[in-house]
Amino acid sequence: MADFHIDSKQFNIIGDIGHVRLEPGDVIVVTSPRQLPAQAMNIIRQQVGSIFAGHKCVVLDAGMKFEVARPAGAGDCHKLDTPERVFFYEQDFYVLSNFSAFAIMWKGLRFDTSEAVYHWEKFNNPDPTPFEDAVLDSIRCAPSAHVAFKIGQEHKRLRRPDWDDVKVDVMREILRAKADQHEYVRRKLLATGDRELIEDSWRDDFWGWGPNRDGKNALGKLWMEIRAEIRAREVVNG
Ligand SMILES: Nc1nc(O)c(N)c(N[C@@H]2O[C@H](COP(=O)(O)O)[C@@H](O)[C@H]2O)n1
Repeated sequence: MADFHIDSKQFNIIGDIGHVRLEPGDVIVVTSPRQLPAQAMNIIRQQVGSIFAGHKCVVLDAGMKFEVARPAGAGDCHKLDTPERVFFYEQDFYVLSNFSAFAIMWKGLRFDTSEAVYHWEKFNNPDPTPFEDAVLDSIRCAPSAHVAFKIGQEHKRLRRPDWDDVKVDVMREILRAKADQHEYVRRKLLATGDRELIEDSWRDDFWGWGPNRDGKNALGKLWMEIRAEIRAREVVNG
């Protein structure tokens, strides 16, 4: 283990970090807010490498982050991504994500995901213009949850004006529909027992717990509400 004291003048990207303790094999990950030319990345790598002698440095280019990645040890393999490896596989409770592929019948229409329903509702008004109609259709027929999300973001200015006041209630109804229409979703939800449910989003501090893990976690709270409702129903129905 080695301690490094950092003089903010020495390297201005990490000016807010004064002291870092590193284990052998730790890798320094520097993330810049925008795309950097290869030459700039090399300079950063060299500078950071000279500050943290003996530790590899990887430079990425989205968001602003400084972190230490520790290689996973034996028996410790299901961990966060490392600079060398990105792990992809749905985790056990992926069903609770709005991006998971559980189709929903909603107001007589079929949607591939709860995400698409949610964004569709943003623009669902009693008297849509032809353009709004086209936006609604493109969200309903979006080839992925991600595309539905993007369309929702791109047309933000056309959202129903009271959207922020109603979005939690709308989401609650959508999640109820998802649980009602999919036995597997209900089973997985009940399998969470009494554990806290958290949308592990590192960027959304309203629906998820956000970058500092202190966000509202509105999606997790709604799922906990629905879990309690399903349990109460089961008690009544035996
Ligand atoms: N799994 C997943 N991947 C993403 O990229 C996401 N953004 C989310 N979060 C969902 O995004 C929706 C947020 O929409 P608004 O910001 O309210 O327009 C919401 O459905 C989150 O659960 N999830």
